Amino acid sequence: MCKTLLHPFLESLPKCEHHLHIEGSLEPSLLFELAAKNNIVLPQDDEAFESQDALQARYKRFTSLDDFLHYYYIGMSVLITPEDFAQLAMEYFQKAAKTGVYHAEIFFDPQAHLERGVSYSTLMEGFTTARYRAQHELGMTTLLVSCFLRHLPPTNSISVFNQPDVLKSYRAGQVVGIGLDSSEKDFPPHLFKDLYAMATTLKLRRTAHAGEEGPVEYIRDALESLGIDRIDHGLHLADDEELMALVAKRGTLLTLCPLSNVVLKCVETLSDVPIRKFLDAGVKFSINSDDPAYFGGNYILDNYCAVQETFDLSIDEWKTICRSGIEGSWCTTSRKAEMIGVLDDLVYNWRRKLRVSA
Ligand SMILES: Nc1ncnc2[nH]cnc12
Ligand SMILES: [Zn+2]
Repeated sequence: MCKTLLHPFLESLPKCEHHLHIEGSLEPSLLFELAAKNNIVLPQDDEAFESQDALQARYKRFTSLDDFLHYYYIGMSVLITPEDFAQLAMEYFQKAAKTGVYHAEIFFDPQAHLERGVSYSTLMEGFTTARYRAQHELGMTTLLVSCFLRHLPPTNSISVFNQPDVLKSYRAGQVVGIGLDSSEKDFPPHLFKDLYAMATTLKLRRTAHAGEEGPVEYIRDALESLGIDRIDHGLHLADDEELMALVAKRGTLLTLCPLSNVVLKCVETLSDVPIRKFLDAGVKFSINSDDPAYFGGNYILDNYCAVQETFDLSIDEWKTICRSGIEGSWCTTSRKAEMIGVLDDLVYNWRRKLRVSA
């Protein structure tokens, strides 16, 4: 089958995005615009910040997760007011809606903002405005997931988790769950066991980055120590057949980010992402964009298309992927049913179309 033939189908699929760091959707144009507006001086000893083109060129040469994170944390320093956070999130929601995202669960990094003096209420105010607009202007449902930074001491994550305004955002349902991100190597999941135990007590959803740059043992550790409902990346799960079978049996969703893995040199080429292995083993996964503004402006549909070009999947395999994403989402049952209805109709029509043209 012609690989590009399915691109309009991929575009129409009712997609759920589960792995998108909202700070990673800060395009260089907005970064420079907000730096000027907020009088933020970008590093003068790094020529990457001399122009948008220079910055974009630097983004093409990431050598590792940590090399990328260096730019990611500098980039977010331009976000100061609630309006900045609202603009950032709204620009992402608009791009996502255009490429068929029906539902987005977005990560944000509260510690990275609190550390530089931006209050939690500033973030919440901005995100709430954008989420309201996404629902009313784009018909898109959205949820917030608060990620904790594993390169900071676990005690810091616990004190932020317990701040009264943070607890209030959980109780009010503004934030539905927690995640764990940033540098992975040397920061095994069990260091955050106490944080996740508190999240469990509050009945929050739990996910964690594991097996992106770190070994498959970190995936086992995250499952055993943190009681996670989802695994972010989970690229290295394919290194352990037994654990892979267990994850498939449990139905735990991996949130894969194929183009991110290539850009951050976690794999050499897209064909090294174990998409085929996961499908054959019955491991559920969704496909996501991670930090699209840092990865060549490749958003979710670009990831779907790149996967199709590399793996030549069938309509039924895409149905499986899309359905796993819908079922693994943290939205309401009725929203899931709506998306499954759209998916079933789309697949029915495309099967007929391909049969007629065969
Ligand atoms: N890909 C990634 N891995 C870990 N932490 C991150 N923070 C933003 N993007 C990330
Ligand atoms: Zn990520």
